[in-house]
Amino acid sequence: MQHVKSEEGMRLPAALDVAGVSHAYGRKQALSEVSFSVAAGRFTVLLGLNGAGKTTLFSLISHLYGMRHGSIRIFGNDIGRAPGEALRRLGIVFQARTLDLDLSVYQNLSYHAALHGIGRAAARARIETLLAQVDMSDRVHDKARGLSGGQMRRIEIARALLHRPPMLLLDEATVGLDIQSRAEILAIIRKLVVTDGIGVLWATHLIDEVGDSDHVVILDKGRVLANDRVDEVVRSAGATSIREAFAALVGLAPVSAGKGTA
Ligand SMILES: Nc1ncnc2c1ncn2[C@@H]1O[C@H](COP(=O)(O)OP(=O)(O)OP(=O)(O)O)[C@@H](O)[C@H]1O
Repeated sequence: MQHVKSEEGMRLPAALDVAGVSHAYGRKQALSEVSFSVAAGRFTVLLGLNGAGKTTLFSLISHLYGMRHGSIRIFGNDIGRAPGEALRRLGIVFQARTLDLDLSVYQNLSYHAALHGIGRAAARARIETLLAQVDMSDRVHDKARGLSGGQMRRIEIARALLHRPPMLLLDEATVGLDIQSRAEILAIIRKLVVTDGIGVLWATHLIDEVGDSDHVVILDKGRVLANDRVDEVVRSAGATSIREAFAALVGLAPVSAGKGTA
């Protein structure tokens, strides 16, 4: 298990530790010996083209799929051996939309709070705080159906945080959103890392979502090709930008800087 040194020099378990994970669908090998970790309170990007294996990895981390090879720990709790302890510390925003469109924002959140065993009064206070954090306080009584894609995503983020998980997974959270909404969602999550100390794994195929001081894990055809700070990945690929480093590592023709996708 990987550990992260705290400022006091104590060794703390990583927020997420993925070690030697492989997964196949029949003969199709989707993940091969994938290992990396996400430090507590840090923003880590999982960058890969469509089909790289990001969703498969998220399905294993969230225990939707059983694990056959390797191990996954969330704050030291093995997802296979202690799923309750592990999942209690995890919030997840899936790629597909998951709000109940016929319920109000408040109902969507309060029903989910009840699933986590959060009492009514505590849920009300928590929902109020979270809606303020995602800048959606004024839509609390609106039906989910009336929200834009970006607004729905904000509610899904609030819902994922109801039980105060110290680790948050987001799978292509900005997919299908316009450039302004994408930037807003990314800013909300980056702020949460700083203000609430949440460890984040942000899966994307959009290279312009990678920040200069992020940690990046590059996944390609089920294999980890890089796992380091962005400047280190750029340096060791002999590149001048993460875009160039990514293209070199996955064998793409370089793409001009103005394009949004990897
Ligand atoms: N249920 C399945 N049955 C067979 N093959 C699958 C299944 N799900 C995914 N795959 C294959 O496994 C590989 C990894 O897919 P996965 O969806 O995890 O990638 P991804 O990085 O999330 O891509 P995307 O962003 O397009 O969802 C791909 O080659 C995909 O075709």
